[in-house]
Amino acid sequence: MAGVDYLADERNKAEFDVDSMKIVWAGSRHTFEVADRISKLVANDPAFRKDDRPMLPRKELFKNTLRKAAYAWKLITELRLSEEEASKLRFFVDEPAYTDLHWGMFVPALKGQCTDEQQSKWLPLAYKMQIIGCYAQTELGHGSNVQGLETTATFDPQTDEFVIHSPTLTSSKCYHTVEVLCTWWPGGLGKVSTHAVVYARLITDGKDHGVHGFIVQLRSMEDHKPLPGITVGDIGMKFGNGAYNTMDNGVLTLDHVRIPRDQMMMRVSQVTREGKYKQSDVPRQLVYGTMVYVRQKIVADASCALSKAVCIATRYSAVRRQFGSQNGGPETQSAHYRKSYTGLIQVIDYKTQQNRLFPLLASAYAFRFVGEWLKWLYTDVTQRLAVNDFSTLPEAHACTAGLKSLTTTATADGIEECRKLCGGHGYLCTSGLPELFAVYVPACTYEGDNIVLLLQVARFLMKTVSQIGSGKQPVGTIAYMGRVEHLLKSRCSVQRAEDWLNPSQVLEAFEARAARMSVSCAQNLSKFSNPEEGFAELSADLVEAAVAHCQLIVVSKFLDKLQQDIPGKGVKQLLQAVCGIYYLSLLHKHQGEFLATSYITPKQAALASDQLRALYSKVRPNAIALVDSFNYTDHFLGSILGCYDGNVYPKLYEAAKKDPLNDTVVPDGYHEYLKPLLKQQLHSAKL
Ligand SMILES: CCCCCCCCCCCCCCCCCCCC(=O)SCCNC(=O)CCNC(=O)[C@H](O)C(C)(C)COP(=O)(O)OP(=O)(O)OC[C@H]1O[C@@H](n2cnc3c(N)ncnc32)[C@H](O)[C@@H]1OP(=O)(O)O
Ligand SMILES: Cc1cc2nc3c(=O)[nH]c(=O)nc-3n(C[C@H](O)[C@H](O)[C@H](O)COP(=O)(O)OP(=O)(O)OC[C@H]3O[C@@H](n4cnc5c(N)ncnc54)[C@H](O)[C@@H]3O)c2cc1C
Repeated sequence: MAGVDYLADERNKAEFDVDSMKIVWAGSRHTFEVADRISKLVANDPAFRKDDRPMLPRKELFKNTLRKAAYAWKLITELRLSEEEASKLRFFVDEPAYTDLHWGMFVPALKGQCTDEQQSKWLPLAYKMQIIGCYAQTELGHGSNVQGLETTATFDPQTDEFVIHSPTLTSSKCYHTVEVLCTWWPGGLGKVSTHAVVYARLITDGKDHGVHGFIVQLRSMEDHKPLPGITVGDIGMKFGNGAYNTMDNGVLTLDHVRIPRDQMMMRVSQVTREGKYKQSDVPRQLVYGTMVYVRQKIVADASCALSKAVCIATRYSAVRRQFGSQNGGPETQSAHYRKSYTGLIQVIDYKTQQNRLFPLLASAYAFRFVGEWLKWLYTDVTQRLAVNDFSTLPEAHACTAGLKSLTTTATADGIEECRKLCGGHGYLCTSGLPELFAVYVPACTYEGDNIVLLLQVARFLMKTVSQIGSGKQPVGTIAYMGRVEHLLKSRCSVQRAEDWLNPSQVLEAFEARAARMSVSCAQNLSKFSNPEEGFAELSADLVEAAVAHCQLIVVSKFLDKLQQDIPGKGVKQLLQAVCGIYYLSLLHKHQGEFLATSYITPKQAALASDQLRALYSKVRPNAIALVDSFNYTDHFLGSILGCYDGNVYPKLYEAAKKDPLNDTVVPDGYHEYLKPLLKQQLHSAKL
């Protein structure tokens, strides 16, 4: 039945212009056109096949990734793709690779932390991939605690070099049972990178100046062998088949490795020929700048991963039918449910399915828009830093850290929920969901453990609360704290379910909840004589306050988006409904906090739930069109359940037939292990 669109009826129900929504999702017509062209280029090229990934042994898998990355680079250079097109190409190839770290962290670290002179030496090499780099910060014993890193870079004035050294157990106070406290985890380090940005404690003249970045060559440019003093390798298999195992996360020890002085990244601070340590006029925290950049990227990426899972689960929920009656006979469920021509109920029509699926669909849109805004914030802070305005750096750090935490946690949980929404078939690798989960879930840990990052947000909030009344007016995402007196007193004025569609009412509810939770934490903290002790004791509450603040940011940026001119028939109306689902489902989930802070009453919470159900009904006929608006190719989705034409069952059957286990009718191992067993049972049965 090739060519039949099993979701055509669903597509015909759409009440908005899908092509216009595609542009809203992409961000602009230009971005849409680039993404559309490049995604088709990748999808139509068999070299980028990826359906075999879960089945490949690690070595083969990794070699295949190297092949794809090299082929992608060939296309990029031969087709003279722009930077934007090249990064879209890597995105649609959809396979974690050393290139993510080279382009995503190594190059940004060079740009952000090297002087102009250093950049003019290293960047051209990196841009042409004549060197390949990674970001080597985390050690076996220290990941979150960057200040605790133990690798040292000691200046040797005799030779004008730094001596980079990984500490051994004997030189460390640590009582780990491992022999060497090495660098551990960096992607691209294990087998590929020729260079690394290594973070180490800078020591000059016996004085420890804390953690700084250094450019270290790891492997020979002739034969790729590690240079003297360097031991490097892969850290082994990670969670899931295929998944993140295409990446060579690595282990590195540096045994008194010498690098020239000018390979310390010297934008933030410098070491002179005489060995004098000098700090520029910029805050030390800029050493962490690459992390701010990548966290912002990870927020944008969350909407991609979540939308992928939601697209699969939504299409499949419209295809899948359970209960109802096949031949017009007695029904097993109430007539309330919409029936298809077969008389069976599409599982997407179950309110429980909608209650699990539609908030995730709404989150994908919400994260898209907050990601756009965060990109703007990052660009803004970068421009300010260039003219020595550091005033917005703490907010940029709090926003990138908090939103990275919020969006990756919700996305990882959301992907797993989508798997369950697809019932048994969701557990098949061909659904695409197991691999998507396995590849995505470490985002909750890398680039800062999500709890550790929320604690950073909490510190920022407590600092803000402590400054209330000092005359320093909070601005940006924290401006609402300037109205804290009002927010502590005010009460929600909602009287009817529809009142929950009023943006200013919604905003105040989220602001009041966030402000009250922060103020309550600050009051409790003030009871401790030692603030650090208090912070540790109250950290679980502080994390909840940080989440409330971050959710407020996402809600407010979605509402801001709706204030813009959004062209296209019905597009804005649909986005208003989607936004309503986002904030009302949060309100429902965190009802306890909204009630406990006494901003809303139980009656108002019930009205919010009524409105939420009404919005589910509004979105239901548009659900397929809303996920079509992501404009994902079947190649990118990598899922039989989510395929565009909805022709799921024959495809599942065909894929099963192609499984290597079905190459023979009688399995390998029958003669050794099954036949003797069965024979023996036959004998005992005869006895
Ligand atoms: C590779 C990305 C590709 C991108 C392009 C592709 C797009 C798709 C993206 C996703 C695709 C998947 C790619 C996967 C790649 C995986 C990459 C993973 C890489 C890593 O994991 S690298 C290692 C990252 N490590 C961490 O994040 C460690 C976490 N720890 C920290 O960040 C800090 O150490 C911590 C916890 C913030 C420090 O706390 P603390 O000890 O309290 O702080 P300090 O004393 O050091 O500093 C205090 C002071 O500084 C402020 N601060 C802290 N951090 C920052 C910052 N980043 N910027 C600005 N300011 C900062 C802090 O608020 C304090 O300020 P005060 O005013 O209060 O003093
Ligand atoms: C797939 C993957 C790729 C990575 N790639 C890179 C890379 O390219 N380069 C690189 O340098 N690193 C990389 N990392 C390392 C990564 O950045 C760290 O694993 C991450 O920062 C978390 O640090 P950790 O492992 O030390 O966790 P830990 O800090 O040991 O966390 C363990 C537990 O302790 C809790 N915890 C820790 N500190 C606190 C605290 N102060 N208060 C409350 N709870 C706390 C955490 O919440 C967590 O539950 C990668 C990691 C992964 C999984």
